[in-house]
Amino acid sequence: MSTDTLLDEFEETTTASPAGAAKSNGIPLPLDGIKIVDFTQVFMGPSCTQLLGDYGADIIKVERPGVGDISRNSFPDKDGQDNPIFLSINRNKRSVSVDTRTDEGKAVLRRVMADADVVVSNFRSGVMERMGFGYEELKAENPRIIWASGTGFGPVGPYSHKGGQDAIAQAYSGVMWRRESDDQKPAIYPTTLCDYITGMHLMQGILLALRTREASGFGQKVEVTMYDSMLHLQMQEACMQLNRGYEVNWGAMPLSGVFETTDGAVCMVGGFTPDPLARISEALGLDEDLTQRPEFANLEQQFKHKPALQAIFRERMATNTTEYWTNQLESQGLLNAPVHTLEQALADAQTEANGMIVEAEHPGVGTVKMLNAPIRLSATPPSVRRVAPRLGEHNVEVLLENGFDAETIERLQKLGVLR
Ligand SMILES: CC(C)(COP(=O)(O)OP(=O)(O)OC[C@H]1O[C@@H](n2cnc3c(N)ncnc32)[C@H](O)[C@@H]1OP(=O)(O)O)[C@@H](O)C(=O)NCCC(=O)NCCSC(=O)C(=O)O
Repeated sequence: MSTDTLLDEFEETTTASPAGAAKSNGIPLPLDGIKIVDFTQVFMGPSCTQLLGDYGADIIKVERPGVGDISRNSFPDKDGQDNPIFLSINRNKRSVSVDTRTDEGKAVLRRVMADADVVVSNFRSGVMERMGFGYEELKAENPRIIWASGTGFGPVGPYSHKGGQDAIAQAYSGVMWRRESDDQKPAIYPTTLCDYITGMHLMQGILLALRTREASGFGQKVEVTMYDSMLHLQMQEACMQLNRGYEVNWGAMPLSGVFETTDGAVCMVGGFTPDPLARISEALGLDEDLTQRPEFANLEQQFKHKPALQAIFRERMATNTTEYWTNQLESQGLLNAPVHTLEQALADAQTEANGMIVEAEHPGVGTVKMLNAPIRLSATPPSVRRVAPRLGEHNVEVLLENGFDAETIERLQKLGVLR
């Protein structure tokens, strides 16, 4: 296929803004003009570059020819199209498929990175260095570059060689051990808690380094790990463990809990209201104020007699609906929530009021619904300008922009370096 044909095809299908032209309300987005070469895959790294793209950065996603990001195929969708998870997390990005095992492929990417602001990856420690794209090498050609890496454990220490994954970090860090009571067995927290938090730390590190570079002119290395992110998540518990020799267990608070109702469940938190037990007694329609009983008279006693106390709450909540009990608790100024399924949460009026669901068109798949970025800036809100790119969709466009001529691009395609 000739370069012209490839370019025509690009123009027909893409809705991408050209690099550096991302605007909202006519105002450039916060990261407009920031060029990011993105070696991330699966979820942790891509969640970082998703947000950077939502706020206007030009994200050039580098993928393995013929294979791409492994998450393209982890949930095969209709007609072999990329799945909605991939399409959403990789929105606002351009894809180049370049073989980094070849000298030509390395040379192509080195040129693309020569004037990049940021290069970001989430391979195992040492992979970027083996490719010839370690910080020192890239810095020699581009002293202002910010080199960011998210790994399981970091480049040093006993686990530095190990692959990182969400559940693995939960297990190593103590998060998986965290339970409400000792009779519960440790289990994987069933959403990608660690991927997302680490991805956000990676994004924050990149923004901090961009700010430093603006002030001082120099770039630097940014490293985050899934392990540190999970430790940091437990800041409160760790402080008590380190300084007092025991953990606090927020799940064990005697006036808080999840209670089944006739049609679902209610979460009640007794901690942020004065005289909580008196108010709970009133909300639950009990014929006495439980605070008057010596065994529930203060927090210490409530902890000691938690099973008896919670049995009373449980018994009452089982007699009426979720809506009834949330109204009752609300009327006493107690923090409360119905326990939603995700389906219920997505259909909730609050989700709509916050503008949390957005849509974009995909040429093969049709309308793709996805979550909006959760950081609201009044003048420059985030935007979804396009869904994820096809593998290598922007090979020609990106290489032309970076000074390669059509002849060279065709030669690289024939060699299989660009596929
Ligand atoms: C996820 C991983 C365990 C996957 O391990 P591996 O599949 O063994 O990949 P590695 O990162 O070790 O190495 C990638 C290899 O791909 C090669 N590679 C990469 N890009 C290219 C291109 N463009 N062309 C040719 N070859 C390439 C690269 O040179 C490496 O080869 P060699 O040089 O020959 O080795 C690891 O990447 C990792 O620990 N990443 C950091 C933590 C992380 O992000 N985990 C996933 C979070 S998501 C998650 O938890 C979840 O979804 O669940």
